[in-house]
Amino acid sequence: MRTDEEDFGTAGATPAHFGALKHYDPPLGPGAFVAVVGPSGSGKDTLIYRARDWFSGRDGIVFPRRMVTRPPEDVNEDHISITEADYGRIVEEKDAALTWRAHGLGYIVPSDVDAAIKSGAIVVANISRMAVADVIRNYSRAVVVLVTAPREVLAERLKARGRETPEEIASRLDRADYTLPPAPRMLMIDNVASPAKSSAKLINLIERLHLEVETMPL
Ligand SMILES: Nc1ncnc2c1ncn2[C@@H]1O[C@H](COP(=O)(O)OP(=O)(O)OP(=O)(O)O)[C@@H](O)[C@H]1O
Ligand SMILES: O=P(O)(O)OC[C@H]1O[C@H](OP(=O)(O)O)[C@H](O)[C@@H]1O
Repeated sequence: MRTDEEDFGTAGATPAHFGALKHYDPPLGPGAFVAVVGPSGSGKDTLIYRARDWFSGRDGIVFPRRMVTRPPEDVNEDHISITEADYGRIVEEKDAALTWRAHGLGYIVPSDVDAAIKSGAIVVANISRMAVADVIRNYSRAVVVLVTAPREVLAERLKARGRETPEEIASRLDRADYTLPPAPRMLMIDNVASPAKSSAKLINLIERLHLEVETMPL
C-alpha cells in the first residue's frame, strides 16, 4: 500500500502542492461534490462521460474540465492542457478548488467549481484518492464514488488504451490498492459489467442528489 508521503516523493511534489488550497469553515454548500475515484483503468472517465452525455443541457449538473500538465493531443480525456509553470502559478495564487500530483503530472480542478457548489449545483469530477479528505472537509454534501475492477482487468484495459508505456502501466497498477480515507457517503461501482450498466448507477446517484439539494436544505 502506498502513502501520500511516498507519492510526494515519487511525484516530486510537496504538501504545499497537494490537496485543497483553501479550507472552508463551514464547508461549502448547498450543492454536492461527487468525487469519482479509483485505480487507473477502472473506468472513471468512461462513466463520467456517459453521465455527462445523459445530463447534457440540464442546468445545475456540472462536469468540470480538469487542467492537467499533459499534452493537449491526449484524446482519452477532455482536459485543459497546462504547463508546469501554469500549474505552479495557480497553486501559488491558490486559484483552484483542488490540486494534486500523480504519475509525474499536476492536476487542477478549477476554482469556479466552488461558485457552482454555492449555487446548488451537483459537481462531478474524476479526482485522486489523495484528494478525497479535502473534498470531505470542504464540501457539505461530499459523496465519494469508488470505481473498481480486478487488477488483471485494469492491466488489460490500460494496455489496450495504449496511452502509457509498460513501465508507466506497472507504476499505475502499483497504486491499485491505495487506501481511501473514511467517507461518510460512498457508492461503490464494480465496473466489470457494461459501461451502460455501471454508468446508470452514477446517473441515478446524481439524480438523487439533485433532488436532495432541491428538497432538503442543509
Ligand atoms: N465497463 C467497461 N468494460 C470494458 N471496458 C471499459 C469499461 N469501462 C472502461 N473501459 C475501458 O477501459 C479503459 C480505461 O477507462 P478510463 O480511461 O475511463 O479509466 P480511468 O479510471 O478514467 O483511468 P485513469 O485513471 O487512468 O484516467 C478505456 O479504454 C475504456 O474504454
Ligand atoms: O491513483 P490516484 O491518486 O487515486 O489517482 C491519480 C490520478 O490518476 C488518474 O489520472 P489520469 O486520469 O490517468 O491522468 C486519476 O484521474 C487521478 O487524477
